[in-house]
Amino acid sequence: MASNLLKNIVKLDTRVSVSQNVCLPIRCLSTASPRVKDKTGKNIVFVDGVRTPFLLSGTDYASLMPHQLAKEALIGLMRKTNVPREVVDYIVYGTVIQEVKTSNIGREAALAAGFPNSVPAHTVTMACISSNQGITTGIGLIAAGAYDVIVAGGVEFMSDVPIRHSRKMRSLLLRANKAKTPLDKLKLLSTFRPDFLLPELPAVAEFSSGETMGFSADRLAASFKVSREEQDQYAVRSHTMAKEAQDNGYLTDIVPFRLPNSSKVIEKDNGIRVSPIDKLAKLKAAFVKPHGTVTAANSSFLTDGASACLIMTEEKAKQLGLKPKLYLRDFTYVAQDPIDQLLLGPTYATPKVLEKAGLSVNDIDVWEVHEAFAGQILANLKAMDSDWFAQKYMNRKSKVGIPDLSKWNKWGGSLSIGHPFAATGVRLTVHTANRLVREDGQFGLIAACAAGGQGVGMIVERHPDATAL
Ligand SMILES: CC(=O)SCCNC(=O)CCNC(=O)[C@H](O)C(C)(C)COP(=O)(O)OP(=O)(O)OC[C@H]1O[C@@H](n2cnc3c(N)ncnc32)[C@H](O)[C@@H]1OP(=O)(O)O
Repeated sequence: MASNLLKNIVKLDTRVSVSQNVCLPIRCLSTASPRVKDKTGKNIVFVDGVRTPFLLSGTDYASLMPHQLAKEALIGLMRKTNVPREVVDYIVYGTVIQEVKTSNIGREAALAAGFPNSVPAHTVTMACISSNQGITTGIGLIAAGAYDVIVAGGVEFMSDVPIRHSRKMRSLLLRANKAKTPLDKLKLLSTFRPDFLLPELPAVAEFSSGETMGFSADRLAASFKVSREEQDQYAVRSHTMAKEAQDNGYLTDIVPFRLPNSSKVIEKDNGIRVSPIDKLAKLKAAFVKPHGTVTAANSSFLTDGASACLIMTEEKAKQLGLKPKLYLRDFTYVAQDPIDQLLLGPTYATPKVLEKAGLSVNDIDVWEVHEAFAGQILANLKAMDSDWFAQKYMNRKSKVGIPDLSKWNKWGGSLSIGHPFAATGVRLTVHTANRLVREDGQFGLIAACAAGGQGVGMIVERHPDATAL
């Protein structure tokens, strides 16, 4: 079964073209008897979402600070939805690798984007699912009756990450700061050793195990017997589909970014790169050297980017004359072993959120699943297709089953579009929304894995008013 699955993915490279699926909404969506009942009493809707172009780190955004990217996403959102900033009650914003000068980056970005001082903002972090957490925290705040209108989003800026002095150097500097006399300072300085100067570089790694995400993905691929060729084929599929979506003008969630003090306007993602499979086959292992199968081309790349979205009660959207794109129907978070199951969040979250919503795999018209690594996606698909895995690890009687891969990440994914960690959740949600309109679907499922062995699943439903892209 698993090998059939992988053959299907390979076939998709040539068989499925996103351009074959251009269709305006024809399905009559009725709210009279919704299949998934509203649980909040508020019918919470996703009005729209935007993002800056996602760029390879170290390219055009390299001299910025992260709150500047977040600011642009917030400005772009308010411009696109035409909602006055004063209407927003609260902002929940995600980031993973924190810029120390702007620790509550949600607040700094909001102020820079011209939100009134009176709009509170807080920053959340949940690794790669931080902006999913922003959205679902917003759902909670609305459901609790605290607020009606929330902005959620996230930013990641890998072009400049905090590099710390060594612990010994930090300790010396802190003690020197407190030393009362020049003699005390001199005594401290005499304890200095050259190795104190070795910096602490941040790594995209698990704190509990010390293992990088890439290393873990390589081990995961090996344990699910996902071959290098299968990973490379999946990577080519992702880049090919993203390129088609880009060329067809489907990536309308992007708001152009004019670089400060420059006339240069960034309008497109710059990591999409369709390469021949034999070129990918020549790349060396990036993490498990020399024999690993995860390479630079079948991994998501280090990315700079920001996203933002607007959610509110349906009643408020009506009052404001807005046409929301989605109902935010249900969600769940999962957590498992951060060593051997670090990147299996979608496998765990999918059946749980489907059951919560009373849906099955076959009810889902649009799948948007975070592609951390091709090997991680293929391992998840194999796990989802395995009764043995479901029984042994998930305490379930049988497997969840394989999604229809012709509905899977059809505009590419994090491998090709990029993965600015905390911004990805909103990108997944807005792509789901826009695909549901173009592909005339009703339900979408969003799933992602995250550091810490955590994951998210979200069920969304196309709103009957969702026509505009
Ligand atoms: C829950 C989660 O999301 S976990 C995931 C978290 N994210 C991560 O862990 C990030 C993982 N990615 C990375 O760390 C980095 O992108 C790496 C280590 C994989 C690669 O980094 P780098 O080595 O700097 O990549 P770089 O862009 O230089 O590419 C290396 C080579 O591959 C080539 N390459 C990269 N992508 C492609 C492609 N799509 N097609 C063909 N060649 C490619 C490059 O041209 C380069 O070739 P060269 O050495 O001949 O110049």
